[in-house]
Amino acid sequence: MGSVVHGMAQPVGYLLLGKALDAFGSHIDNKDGIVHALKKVVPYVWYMAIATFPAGILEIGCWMYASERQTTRIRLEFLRSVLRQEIGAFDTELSSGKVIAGISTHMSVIQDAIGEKLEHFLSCFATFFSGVSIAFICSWEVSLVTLFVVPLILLIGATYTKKMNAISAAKMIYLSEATTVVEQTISHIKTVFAFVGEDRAIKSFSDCMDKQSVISRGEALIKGVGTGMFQAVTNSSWALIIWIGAIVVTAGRSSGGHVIAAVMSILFGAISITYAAPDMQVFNQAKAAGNEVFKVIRRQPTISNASGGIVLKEIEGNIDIRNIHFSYPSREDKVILQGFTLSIPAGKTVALVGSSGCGKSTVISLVARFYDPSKGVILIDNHNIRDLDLKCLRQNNGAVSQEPSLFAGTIKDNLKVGNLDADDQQIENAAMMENAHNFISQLPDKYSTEVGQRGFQLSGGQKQRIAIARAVLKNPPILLLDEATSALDSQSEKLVQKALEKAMQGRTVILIAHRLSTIVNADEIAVVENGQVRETGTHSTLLDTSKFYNNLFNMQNISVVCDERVLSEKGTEIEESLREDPEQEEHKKRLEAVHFFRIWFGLRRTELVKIAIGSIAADFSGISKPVFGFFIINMQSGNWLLSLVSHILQHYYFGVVGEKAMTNLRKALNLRFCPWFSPPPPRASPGTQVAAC
Ligand SMILES: Nc1ncnc2c1ncn2[C@@H]1O[C@H](COP(=O)(O)OP(=O)(O)OP(=O)(O)O)[C@@H](O)[C@H]1O
Repeated sequence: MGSVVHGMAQPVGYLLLGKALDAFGSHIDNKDGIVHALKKVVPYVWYMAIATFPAGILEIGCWMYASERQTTRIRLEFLRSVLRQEIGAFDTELSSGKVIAGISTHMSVIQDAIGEKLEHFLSCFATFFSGVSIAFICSWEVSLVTLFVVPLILLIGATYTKKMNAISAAKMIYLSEATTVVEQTISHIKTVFAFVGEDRAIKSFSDCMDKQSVISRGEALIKGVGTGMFQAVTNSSWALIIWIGAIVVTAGRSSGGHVIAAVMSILFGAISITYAAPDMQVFNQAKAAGNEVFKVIRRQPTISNASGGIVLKEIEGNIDIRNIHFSYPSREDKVILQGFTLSIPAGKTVALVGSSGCGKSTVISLVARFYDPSKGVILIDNHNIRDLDLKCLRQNNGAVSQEPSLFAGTIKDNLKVGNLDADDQQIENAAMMENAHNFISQLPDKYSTEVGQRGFQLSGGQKQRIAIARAVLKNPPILLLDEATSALDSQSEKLVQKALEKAMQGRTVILIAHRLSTIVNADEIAVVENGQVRETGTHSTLLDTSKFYNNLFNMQNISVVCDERVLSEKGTEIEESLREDPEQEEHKKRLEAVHFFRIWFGLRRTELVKIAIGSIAADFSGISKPVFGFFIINMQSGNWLLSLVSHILQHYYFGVVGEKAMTNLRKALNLRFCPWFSPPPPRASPGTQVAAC
């Protein structure tokens, strides 16, 4: 309502202006008559002024509030849906770039469209419709002329919208691809630096940007032609309307004030439609963004924790894996497990050994039901895990993976992931048990030390010990240990191994380790080959019966793994790196300024020429309106052409240069500055910050 009232205010104002002009024109030699006639008009001007004030508040306030609330809800739904999906979806449809673009870039576009732009669009259309209505009331002859103009404007609008729609969708795809590149690079930044992959990363990013640039050039041209044609058509129609108005007044069929009110209402109604045209572009972008977002929201996961299932009060831990066949959704043609069968009685430890890539970790993923096998069943305490409540199943599993994943936050936050209700004493006990307490105590803020993105500021061994302590804190009946001690040095491994053995007591454990020292005490060892269990037995029996195991044992006896790390040194390194250097701060500020200028001065001479042409064209398109107002009819023949050409040049050149500047900005935020990714630990991923640009 606020938008409609606000939009109507303009034509109503012209109606009142017309009435005021008539008050002067009809009583040209009679001052009292003018005052008397004006007294009838002025109160309505006041009423209008009073009505537009709350309308303005309602318009801006309500739209902003509603759009904020809606996008917050959509964002939440999006995140809920993402977290509801099965792991396989992340291997295929839900790349991290897509998810990040969905929750940041796409949502901003949607918020803009359903807030500010919709409000503006409604207001413009209210101006147009009320303008046409007032014009018909004031002078039907003048109004009829608009019937010829409006379809033309709508035709241009429809064509423009269709073209921009296609362009927006294509741009979204490339933006998503570019976001994925940045996300991948930032999340593996050390590897990128180690392999001197910065240039390759920038090249992949530039390729996406170049594709987007080509599309943007087309977009700028279409925008220029569309807006220019809008202006040209409205300018030409103004001339026609004014000409008809002059005839009507001369013939005495309407007063001059009414004709002026009709002309102004129609003219500015038509202009308001042209102002609404760019909103259509945002609606198109929002439509494309909404499609992407709602595709994710509506996606039904194949494995869902919302589908209910049996909640077991207590799990003993008998695991029975029967004739499992499995291939990953992203590579369905490659069969990983083919008839894998293994029984693990409650409280026992079974170790899996086999060559790299034979499917050991896959078995653990299936027991945790990250994926479902295509054939065969996995039973826990004689219940098919497909029938169990997913949350119940996972709450009773404690997993430590090959790559311990820590979250940005403190060490305590990370340990509490295992048990949110754990108190400080329980946390410390778990850390002590896993030989993590010592190194934590040496850190600057002890348990409150920030670990950085993905535990960036800790060594691999430290991360692994925190991950083990986290699993122990969860106290589950089933432990899934996938190379849980692979990143530890030999000394720490021995200590953690002892602690792990203690933690494994009374639990069912599936253990994967390449170092045989870790598995010699397992109750049973299964040798996995080509996705099947080939042999089983204890360490001593397998030494006699399994050629593979025997070879492995002999090989490990001659190769001494040396992975000495001085833990206290690492602690000191972190302390050093956490300290802020004032000179660095100053340098950082200077760098920021340099980056800003790089965006513009990175533009070459051709771009500067384009900026100059675009600016001159923008000046002309701005000048065309007051010039038209001054020469109202005489200039029309030239004015539409001026308007068309200036709009095309303005939008095209600024579009092209704007895209180039954005590319420069993205490149300026390049990956060359290693310290940029280090402390102080950012809460929001830098990848997200770069991509959000
Ligand atoms: N998410 C995935 N999508 C597609 N293929 C995958 C995925 N994860 C693993 N694979 C493939 O499945 C096969 C088995 O992987 P798995 O991680 O189970 O092996 P593994 O025996 O644990 O190896 P390693 O001892 O080296 O850890 C490998 O060929 C691997 O490339």
